[in-house]
Amino acid sequence: MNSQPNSPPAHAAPAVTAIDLEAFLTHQPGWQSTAEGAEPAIQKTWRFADFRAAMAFADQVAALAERLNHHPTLTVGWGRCTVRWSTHEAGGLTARDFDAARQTDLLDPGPNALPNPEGAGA
Ligand SMILES: C[C@H](O)[C@H](O)[C@H]1CNC2=NC(N)=NC(=O)C2=N1
Repeated sequence: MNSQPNSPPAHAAPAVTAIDLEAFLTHQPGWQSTAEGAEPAIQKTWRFADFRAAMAFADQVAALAERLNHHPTLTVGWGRCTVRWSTHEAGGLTARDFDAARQTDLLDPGPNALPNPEGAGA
């Protein structure tokens, strides 16, 4: 008899509480809570001088995602890149998303990044 509970899948992470989410949003500027479809997510938009600068940042986020084996939804438009994190296998937010968001904030958006005129996270 296997007394050991099945080990969680590699991608498993604890779901977060509403308190965790509030704390994250309070301490990590620019992020917003959203629902990607029915899946709760966190997102932040970076602004850039043009499309290529937005794409270059998206490519940095893609490299981060590969390192983490945790992948965002990226929406790239002229002069903007929105990064949205949620954990598909959990159907919502886990600690992996908060960690990935913190690591996204550490990326250098480059010389063509612009301040976000709509303030945090729009
Ligand atoms: C097999 C692989 O580890 C899984 O598909 C990973 C890949 N990247 C992922 N990214 C995100 N955001 N959620 C996941 O559940 C997830 N699962």
